[in-house]
Amino acid sequence: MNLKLENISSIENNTLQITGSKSETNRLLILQALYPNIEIENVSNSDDSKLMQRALRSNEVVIDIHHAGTAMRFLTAYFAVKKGRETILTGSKRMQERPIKILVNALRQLGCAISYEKKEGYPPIKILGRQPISNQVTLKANVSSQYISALMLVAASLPDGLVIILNGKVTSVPYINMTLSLLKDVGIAGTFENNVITILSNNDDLSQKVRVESDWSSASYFYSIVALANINDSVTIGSYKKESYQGDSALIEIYRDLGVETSFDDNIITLTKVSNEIRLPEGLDLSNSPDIAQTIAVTCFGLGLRCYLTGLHTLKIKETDRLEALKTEIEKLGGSVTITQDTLRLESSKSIKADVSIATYNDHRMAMAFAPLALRNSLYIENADVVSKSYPDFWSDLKKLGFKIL
Ligand SMILES: O=C(O)C1=C[C@@H](OP(=O)(O)O)[C@@H](O)[C@H](O)C1
Ligand SMILES: C=C(OP(=O)(O)O)C(=O)O
Repeated sequence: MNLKLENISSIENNTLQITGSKSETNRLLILQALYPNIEIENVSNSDDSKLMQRALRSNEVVIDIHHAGTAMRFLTAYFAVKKGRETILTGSKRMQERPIKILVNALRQLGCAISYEKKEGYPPIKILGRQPISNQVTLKANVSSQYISALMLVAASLPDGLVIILNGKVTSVPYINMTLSLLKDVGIAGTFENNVITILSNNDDLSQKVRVESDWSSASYFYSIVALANINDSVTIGSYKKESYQGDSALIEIYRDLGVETSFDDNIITLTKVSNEIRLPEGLDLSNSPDIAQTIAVTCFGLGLRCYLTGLHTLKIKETDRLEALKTEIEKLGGSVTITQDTLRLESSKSIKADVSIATYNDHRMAMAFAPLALRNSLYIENADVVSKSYPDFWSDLKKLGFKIL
């Protein structure tokens, strides 16, 4: 499905209910599989969460988790410690290019039996579930925090809990803290101090009810829309918490510099365009919130603002190489972008070409990040249904704001 977004000059103020965080949901689904009396409210309707639910219900040997990174990593740890279960975990073509060796090696240290079905270091993998023989593991922490969260999620179900020692600079730290916070919410004790995570074993019949906060990464597209809208334009979205577990709530501070003010009314937030005096800090470090890098780069492009984003080393191994994809698509629109392994520099530009067709590379965030540019010029979004990976209602929500989508 290719969509045309007509140029619009303003938005209609409206209130939207955003689906639950896919990161929180996919953690809680693993915990619920281990402790069946846990209750989850506001479950994400994302494909990635549906795939996770389906995988956890499945009795098949082969489980295909398509593009869902968290499902791939969390289920690897889950099935590895499930005694007697044989599983082959596979995924999309891109998933077969996303590395998993660090997690597999960590699980092997615990005595788990995992082998590669095709390329060493990548899915598909064959897992023979076993009870671990050790309660301590060491792994590299600078490639993906998902490997670490995966181990943390199964840790309390092991007879002696787990001590996880992290090597090197830890990336995407808020996601590790999110895992720890959710473990605590369901009644599991743990600490994360000086690169050592300790999770205590827990065999109780945990039965807490946990409410998933709405997805902050999905909120980023509304921050971008409001930043590109007119003074006093606003969008109201729910349900969000002032003290979020999601690192992407850094949007509040980042977009304040781009003229957007956030106000809380209980758990509903209103984003309002308050200023045209805009400037991002030089060298904005996004290593704690990699998923909003595309949104911010495209907002700056739409505002004609230069920006220099750093800490982007994980972007190359996500749904696509997001650095290459951003450069290619922004340059099609007339922008100028320089990338390295972990940075992106965008030059300021005065105009945006009309009717450019944006390729999305099977990456939901490419589609959603470029859509707000309809406030500057008409454009096409290719394979627009990719948004369902995290936010199936994205296009219908945009229509509620007055976007003209054909
Ligand atoms: O744990 C999670 O829920 C996630 C962690 C991040 O990945 P990395 O730790 O690989 O950067 C993030 O990009 C991803 O969308 C979700
Ligand atoms: C990187 C992402 O997801 P995952 O790694 O879980 O596929 C994302 O949602 O932007």
